[in-house]
Order: sequence, then structure tokens, then C-alpha cells
Amino acid sequence: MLRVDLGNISPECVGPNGVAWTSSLTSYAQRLEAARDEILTRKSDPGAFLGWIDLPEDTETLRQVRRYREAQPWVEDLVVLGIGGSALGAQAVGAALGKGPVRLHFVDNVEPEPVLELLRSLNPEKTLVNVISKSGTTAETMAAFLVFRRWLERAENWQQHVVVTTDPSRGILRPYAAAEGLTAFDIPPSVGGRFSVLSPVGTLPLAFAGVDLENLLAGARKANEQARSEAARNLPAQTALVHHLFAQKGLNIVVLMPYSTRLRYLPDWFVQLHDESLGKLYNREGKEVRTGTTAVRAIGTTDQHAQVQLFREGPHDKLVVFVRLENPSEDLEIPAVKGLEGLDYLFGRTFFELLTAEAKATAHALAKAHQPNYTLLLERLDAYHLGWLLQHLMWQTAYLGELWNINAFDQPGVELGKEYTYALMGRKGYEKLAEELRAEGVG
Ligand SMILES: O=P(O)(O)OC[C@H]1O[C@H](O)[C@H](O)[C@@H](O)[C@@H]1O
Repeated sequence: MLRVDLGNISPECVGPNGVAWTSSLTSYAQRLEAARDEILTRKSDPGAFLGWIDLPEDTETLRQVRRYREAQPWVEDLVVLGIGGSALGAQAVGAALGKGPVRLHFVDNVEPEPVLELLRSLNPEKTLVNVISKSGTTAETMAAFLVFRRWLERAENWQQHVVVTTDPSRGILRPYAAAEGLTAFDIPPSVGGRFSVLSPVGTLPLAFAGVDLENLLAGARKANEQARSEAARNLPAQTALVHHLFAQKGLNIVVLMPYSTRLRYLPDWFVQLHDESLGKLYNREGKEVRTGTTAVRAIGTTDQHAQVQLFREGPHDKLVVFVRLENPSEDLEIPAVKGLEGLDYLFGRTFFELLTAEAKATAHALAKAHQPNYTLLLERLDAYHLGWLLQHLMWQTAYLGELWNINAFDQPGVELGKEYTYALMGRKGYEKLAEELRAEGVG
């Protein structure tokens, strides 16, 4: 079960917000249900990039991924070469649910030292390289692939040590995979990178990490069911409305703070999903609006000893979203120790009891400081509930895009930096831009 505790979002931020919230939801119900209908209508257009909604139903691709994994029993290390949406989803779910024995590694940057250290630690004969790029051209991923492709010369049959995940037709990787006889999986054209975790972008690495993919998709189907229902039962529409109401009040920061070390990469995935989807210069009519709220990463309990100082005493410019587990998969009792009787409030208690108390205490302490916050409650951390949470957050993002009348599924703002990179690297066709940069003192 995934449920939400909205007790701390009342204007006074203390105590249940029974009246104000219910009246907000009632007054927005029609608009939210119209947004739902608009999303479901647009879904049939591949250019709307709403294919992520149907990924949880695609059991055939899951079977292909599963078959491929079972045919590679020799893999000890899987290296994902990918960045942004091509890495963050698998990294978040792998950290939360991966149970080995295959070790997952992510090369999602071009700082040389960590990549050299990784290369020196790997045995080419036992390593599978999964190069993932929707565009099939991203500089960081392509640079990493050139290095690993050369490194794999040491392997008996290098083609067996590479699997490609890319667009069915676009980009440099697809023809290369065909020419070299490499196994390749598709990123559906209708699925954008930051929404692709339940496509082979995420499921292939996660199959090697031992994640229960069937239940990951089953949980995502539960989120789809909720997102298709009327406002009173539509959890993603409701949390989107909370974000919308507080953004309207000028709270332009959203903190995602899971009380779980295993969920430590969830905020990284959410930052890309939220910021890249909702930070937009123009609305759907081409009017300049410059929308967006800024997602901030935090982890409980760790950030109680850091950022919570700002959350309690800093500006009232943020909405804090906690993620809390209701049941541990196992627990750890805290023993009594002679001579440390000053800690007897801990004797015989458990880590999970302390984690839960700290989460509840922090949420209430923020509410007392009139810092609005709500908690997403997962019955437990397993594939079903994490799949449900991921799809819930994707739907929440889609609903916010509708409420703000923007295209949440493109990312025009990242293109100029890439073109400047090509110019600075001397790529053919970017000579004029390189000259402009030199004239502006960048070179
Ligand atoms: O998967 P790729 O095409 O390599 O793109 C990787 C990432 O970089 C792009 O520039 C976009 O900002 C992201 O939305 C995307 O996830």
C-alpha cells in the first residue's frame, strides 16, 4: 500500500488539515479529472512522450529482458554507460533492491580517475557493458563507450560483452549495433529518458541485479489504476495539487527526503524527473512563463543533522516531502550495555523504532515551524511498492505539467550547453560557434 499523510500541510501547518484540504480537492476535482482525460487522450500520439504510462503493461519486453539475462550466467560485473534518465532509475532501484551477486557499476560522468579505477578493478571476461542512450549521441556516454569498446579488445569475443539500449532507429548506436551484431534493446520513441526506468533502460540492469521486475511493474500498474480514477481516489493528482497550491504561494523548493539509506538515490532520480520536466520557459501556447520549482535531495535521518536547520529556521520557501516505510524487512535490536545507563531509553528498542520516531518527530518539528510537509508512506520497501512510488511520481509530474499548461516531456534547455561542448571540442560543423565562444572569451 502507498498512502499519503497530509496532516502537516494545513495553513497553520499543525494538526490535520481536514477542512482546507478537502475544500481544495473539491474545488480542483474537475480540473484534475480534465487533466487526466487530456493526458490519456494525448497518449496515443508518440510525439506526446506518454509511452511511460504503458510500460508496466509491456510483459513481452520483460520476457525478452529476462531471457537475455538468463543467457548470460557468466556476468559478474555489469557496467552501465549512461547519464541522466539513462542511468538514474536503475541506480535508484538497484541501490534499494539489488541483491547481487552481479555488481552494478554506473559510469555517468567523464571525470577520468573513477573510470580508470573501475577499469583496473574489472575482469573483461566477466564484465558486461550496457551502453544506454536514447539519442544514441550523448557525448559523455559515447566517450565512455569508446574507452570500454577498446578495453574489451582484451576479451575473447568482445561482442558478447556489449549490450546496447537505444532508440529503435535514431542515433549512432543503432547502426553500429547492427553492423557489429550486438544485442540491442529498444527505448520506445514515445518514452522520454527521465520516464524510462520501467523500459529496458532500467529493467535490463535491474534483471542482472536480481530485482523482482514482475512486481516492480505490478506496483506501477497500481499507480496507473489510481491515476486513472476520480480525484477523490487519485493519489498522484492529489499530491500534484498539493505541490501546485504551495507553488502558487511562492514555495519554489521541493525537498524529497526518504527515511531510508536504501532509497538514497531516489532523490537524484526525482531531481531530474521534477526539474527537467517542470522547469520550462514557455507554456503550451508559446507564452513566456518561466515555470518550475526546484527539487532538493535529502536523506533521513542523516539530514536532520544538516539541512533540517534551514528547513526549520530558514525562509518559508519550500515544501518538504518525506518518504517513510511502515514495516522493515528485518530489524535490529539495540542491546543494553552496562555503564551506559544514560542510554537506557534505547535499551531493548530497535533501529526501525528509532528511525520511525525520528521521521515523525522531524515532520512535526517542521510543522511547528509552519514549514508545510507531507509523508508518502510505503507499506514496505519491495519491488511492488517501489514500482508504485516511481510511477506515482511520474504521474504527479505529468499532472503538474497539465496544471501549469507546459510540455513536461521535452528538455530544450539542455541543448545549448551540448552545442557549446561540441564547439569547444572542435566538432565538425561547429566552427562558427567556436569562433563566437572565443570572441566571448570562452575557449
Ligand atoms: O539517453 P540519452 O539520449 O543519452 O540522454 C541522456 C540524458 O541527457 C539528455 O541531455 C537529457 O537532458 C536527459 O533527459 C537525458 O536523460
